[in-house]
Amino acid sequence: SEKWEINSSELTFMKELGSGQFGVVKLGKWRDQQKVAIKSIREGAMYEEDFVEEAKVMRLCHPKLVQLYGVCLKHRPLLIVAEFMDNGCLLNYLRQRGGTLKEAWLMSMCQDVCEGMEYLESHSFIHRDLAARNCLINENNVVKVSDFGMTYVLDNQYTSSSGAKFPVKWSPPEVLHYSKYSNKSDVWSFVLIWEIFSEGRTPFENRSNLEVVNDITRGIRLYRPHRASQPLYTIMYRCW
Ligand SMILES: COc1cc2c(cc1NS(C)(=O)=O)=CC1=C(NCc3c(C)cccc3C)N=NC=21
Repeated sequence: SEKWEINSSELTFMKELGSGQFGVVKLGKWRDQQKVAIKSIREGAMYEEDFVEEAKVMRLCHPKLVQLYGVCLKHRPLLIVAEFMDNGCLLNYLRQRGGTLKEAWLMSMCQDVCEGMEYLESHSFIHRDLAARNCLINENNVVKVSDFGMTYVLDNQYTSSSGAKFPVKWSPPEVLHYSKYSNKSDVWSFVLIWEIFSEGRTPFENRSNLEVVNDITRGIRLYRPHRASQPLYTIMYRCW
């Protein structure tokens, strides 16, 4: 069997962690001792063959990327087994701890994301959906980039830039207008740094996606987050 294939009999499910665009994520044990996160892919939510065939995302390995361990192919729904991150999704973490996080912690989270993204770029991998909701944080408060398999999503509500679930507020003009993805469009998504220093606020909070497309196209940009220094704001501004 493939190196990435996991036998589902080696997995035990413990509790549900949450559900996202692909399906449900559960906490489990692998061979009874290793804690893992197990994502069950809803039927028809993903080009399963392509995902399995392109399991090259599995070969990506870096301390600031959530490590994928393997897939269970023998049954449906498809199961993806990956590293368990004790403190869950970064967005929830920021919102729950707003105001209590020291600037040094916020900065170290940004550095973690930058290291993960630098590794993806060095392997010519484009994330396409970098955002605080797609980063996870472990018990040592290390942030890791996750869900970098986005390209396999079938739901065109996510993939078409006019879809209700498209990440407009994290997308550059060339993606909004021509779907031109690149490592540079991933840099634009360092809107994530704005999210971190806004402690989990939504970018362009009181603007609709359509209004943001017009604002961005006309050169309007996010304001300086209250906890960001002027030099840091200059850096995040240059990403846009
Ligand atoms: C502790 O709480 C959590 C922990 C995790 C979590 C959600 C929560 N809770 S919540 C909803 O934020 O409140 C999602 C994962 C996860 N995903 C790994 C994975 C990726 C990145 C790609 C494909 C397949 C898989 C399994 N690893 N650990 C957790």
